[in-house]
Amino acid sequence: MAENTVIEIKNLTKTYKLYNTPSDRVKEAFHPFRKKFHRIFSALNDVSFDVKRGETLGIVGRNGSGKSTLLQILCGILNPTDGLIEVNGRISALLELGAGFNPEFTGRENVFINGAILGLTNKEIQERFDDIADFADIGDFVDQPVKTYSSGMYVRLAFSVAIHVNADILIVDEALAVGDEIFQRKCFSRIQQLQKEETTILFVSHSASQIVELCNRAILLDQGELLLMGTPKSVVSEYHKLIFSEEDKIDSLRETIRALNAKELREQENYNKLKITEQSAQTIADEPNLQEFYEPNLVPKSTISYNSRGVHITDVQITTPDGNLVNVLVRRHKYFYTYKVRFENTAYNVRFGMMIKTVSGVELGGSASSSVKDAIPCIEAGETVSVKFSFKCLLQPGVYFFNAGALGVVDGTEVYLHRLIDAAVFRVQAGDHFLSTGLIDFYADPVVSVL
Ligand SMILES: Nc1ncnc2c1ncn2[C@@H]1O[C@H](COP(=O)(O)OP(=O)(O)OP(=O)(O)O)[C@@H](O)[C@H]1O
Repeated sequence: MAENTVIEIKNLTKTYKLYNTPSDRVKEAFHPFRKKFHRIFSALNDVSFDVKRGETLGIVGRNGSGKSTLLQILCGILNPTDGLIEVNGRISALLELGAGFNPEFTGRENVFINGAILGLTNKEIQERFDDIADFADIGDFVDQPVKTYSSGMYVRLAFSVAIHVNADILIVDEALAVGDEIFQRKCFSRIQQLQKEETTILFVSHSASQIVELCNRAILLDQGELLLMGTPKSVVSEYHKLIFSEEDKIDSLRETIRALNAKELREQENYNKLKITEQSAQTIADEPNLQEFYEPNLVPKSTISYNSRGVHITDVQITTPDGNLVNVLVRRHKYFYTYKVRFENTAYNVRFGMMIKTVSGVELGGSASSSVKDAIPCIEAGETVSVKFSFKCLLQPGVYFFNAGALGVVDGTEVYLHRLIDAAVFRVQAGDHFLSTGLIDFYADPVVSVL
């Protein structure tokens, strides 16, 4: 294993024998001619990848794709059927809710048992107990049996133990989906602190923004196969295509994703980002008056179109209130984000949406054309609709992307009729009086007086 590699997985396979009925298992065991009554099911199929020290690897995949199996093998809970797995360092895992704690024991007792399992001495756990209890913030419940806890309290305590044992590798499986936003925020800032301390983290989540925000790299598992390894943004967008794909198109989509060489993809993305940054620097220097304008080379290279159900979003534009086409904007000016939607099929309960995201895919804010109950009842086949969102550019200098979506109700459920990810890109210029920091311009204009 290379010096800075902490996890190396080669051709990992986990298969299960599936029997149609329990009696088939017995028949097979006692059959005089060893007749087989099972079929083989691969929960993981020939998976290979490695993880470097200090890296945060996101793991995404549809339900049943093999994520938990992979993590359980990593933690030594399951044995692989085939393949090699090498782990260099101590693992602290927060696997599915319900595992780990004994429900009959109190929170305090469980902390001590869990800490010991994770390799801490009694004295070390004693020293850390107050920090663990403080972080979990479950008050006097810490001395109550765990079976009396809500799922939120349980995960708070389990997460708190997992992050206080100073492991080299932290594995978090969907745990953060439980619990309120305030606690989630606390967990994220703790994870960010662990990242600074070079802890290696494996992070399973169904949340695209969590994967994009926290991870350096991500893998996409599907039907036990590692379909793609690449930047979080590229992996998440392929994952979304899989989730939203119609059933009969899944196989060809899997083939397309398989064909994507993760390395090439990564290089391509870096190249695109670089190009945008270079243009940005140059144009800002050439444009001292800070007027909005249109830069023909500033076009999205990552546009993904999916879910078209006979509905097509076209002519995506950003314009000034005077109707001029622009993509290099000025802070605090007002603009319109517009697109047209052509309906080849009649659609019902139709709404439209938009979303602004950063280069790394963090969703900054979006809007819909109406609430669900005020959706347009019917748009006939053959009609074209113009959609216009006004917005104020309250963003700091940088490059941002727009999504566009048309929604309608099909078989009683609201679905995307068409969706464009990264439909448009725009840049916000830096000005001479640029004082604020972060992503959002909160109009935080300073007033300082000597008293
Ligand atoms: N003991 C078992 N016997 C047979 N099949 C199993 C067993 N354990 C898991 N599987 C199957 O292996 C596949 C992968 O399961 P796994 O729990 O790893 O998926 P997952 O990606 O974690 O799913 P989820 O997101 O729903 O938690 C699933 O189809 C599951 O039904």
